[in-house]
Amino acid sequence: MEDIWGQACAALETSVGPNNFNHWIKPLRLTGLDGGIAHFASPTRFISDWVNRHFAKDILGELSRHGQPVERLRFDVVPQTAPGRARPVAVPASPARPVGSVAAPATARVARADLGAPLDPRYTFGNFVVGKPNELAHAAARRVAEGGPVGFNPLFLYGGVGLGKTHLMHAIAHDYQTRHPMAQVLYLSAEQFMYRFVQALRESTIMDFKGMFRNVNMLMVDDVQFIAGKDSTQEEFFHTFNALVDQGKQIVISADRAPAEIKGLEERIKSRLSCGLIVDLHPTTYELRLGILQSKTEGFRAQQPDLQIGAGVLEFLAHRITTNVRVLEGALQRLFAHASLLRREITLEVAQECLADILRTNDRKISIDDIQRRVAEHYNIRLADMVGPKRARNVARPRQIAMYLSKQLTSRSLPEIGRRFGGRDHTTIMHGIRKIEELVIEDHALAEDVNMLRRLLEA
Ligand SMILES: Nc1ncnc2c1ncn2[C@@H]1O[C@H](COP(=O)(O)OP(=O)(O)OP(=O)(O)O)[C@@H](O)[C@H]1O
Repeated sequence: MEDIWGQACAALETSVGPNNFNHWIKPLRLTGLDGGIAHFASPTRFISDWVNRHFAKDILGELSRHGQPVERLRFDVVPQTAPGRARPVAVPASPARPVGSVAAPATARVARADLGAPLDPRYTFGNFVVGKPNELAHAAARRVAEGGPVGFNPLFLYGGVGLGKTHLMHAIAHDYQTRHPMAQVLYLSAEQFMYRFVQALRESTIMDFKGMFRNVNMLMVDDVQFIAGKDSTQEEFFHTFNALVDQGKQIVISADRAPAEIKGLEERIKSRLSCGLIVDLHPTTYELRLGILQSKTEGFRAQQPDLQIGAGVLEFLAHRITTNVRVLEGALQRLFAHASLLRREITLEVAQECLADILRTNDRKISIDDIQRRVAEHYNIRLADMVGPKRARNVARPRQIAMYLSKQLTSRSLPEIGRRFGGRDHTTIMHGIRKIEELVIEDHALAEDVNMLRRLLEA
């Protein structure tokens, strides 16, 4: 049976693509083949439902090609053991140790919970839903979590608010820790890094601080944009980064924008960060939002099996709440709390009533089209000039203002903004945004124009 499944898997990886295969089919275990039925153990109901809906034909075809004919698939949900919290990083048992020394194996496992940030056990690869906007980030994260020579160091994940950067980082830590139980993973926010550094300076324990950070197998720093403009912290971060890369240790970084776009970050750090793989998590699509809603609903259902959700409710939410996944998740939580307190089925009407405020806010979302139209009207230029090639200042400057406002008021990435401005390269957009960032400081009239446009758009 193992052979049959192994051969079927090899063919399925090609036919459904490695991403789909890894996410949906690989977690399944073939447990039996009898009477034309293939029995599988699946870690979640969501995975089995998804596989049934999308890949049943492929699986039936491949199993029949490689063994006896199979007509149906049956799934039993057999949850995997949840990964535990990541082991806190090694610290010496005694308050001080000689300069440059490395913790001995016996002391290496001494836990000091206050060094890194705790990992959320819910943030695993198993419940990270993959779609076009995040598939590259997910694949890179998976690869890093496997360990071994990865070929890109650091992995730099960036994207707008609530798109899953932290979730992916925690998932890497859980998975890596499970595969390498003896390894030291340190996950913390850039703010915590600064806090630890300042504390070490204050308490004259800077050599311990250096030793602890240089002693990990994997360092993960979330929201690195926080250290921009903080000179001594950047200096220490730079040296920590170099020391770990020199030792072949993996680094994973996240930020709300690409390294080159982080104002106030030293050039040498930007250049180091750019040496690895930089991956953008794009804003969600309808399909991804629906997948996430289905996955989260599955989780709620596991706790409240009698929860009733009317047809079309999840589709409605995926259509209407497009800001970010955190808002989507919050909406779903509120809906379920409401339903369970009032013991009501969640119908479309209930959803509309219960989420009226969230839906209203989301509807006020500003689009790049709105921005281009408003700016073109204000400066009395043609809308076509927003996407056209004209370089004259009376056209180029308003276009740059529109680029700047698009970055500020929407969650679009630079490449996406570039596409909406006549297919311009993201570096051109970045240049335009920088120009306006400089001008709003020196040129009061322009700053007032920009502020007024922003207020009009947000009204
Ligand atoms: N693809 C996904 N599948 C499942 N859940 C997701 C996905 N993307 C985001 N989420 C969920 O959305 C919430 C917000 O995600 P997360 O905190 O990782 O975002 P973030 O990009 O780090 O945001 P911020 O920039 O605000 O720190 C989390 O609860 C996370 O589990």
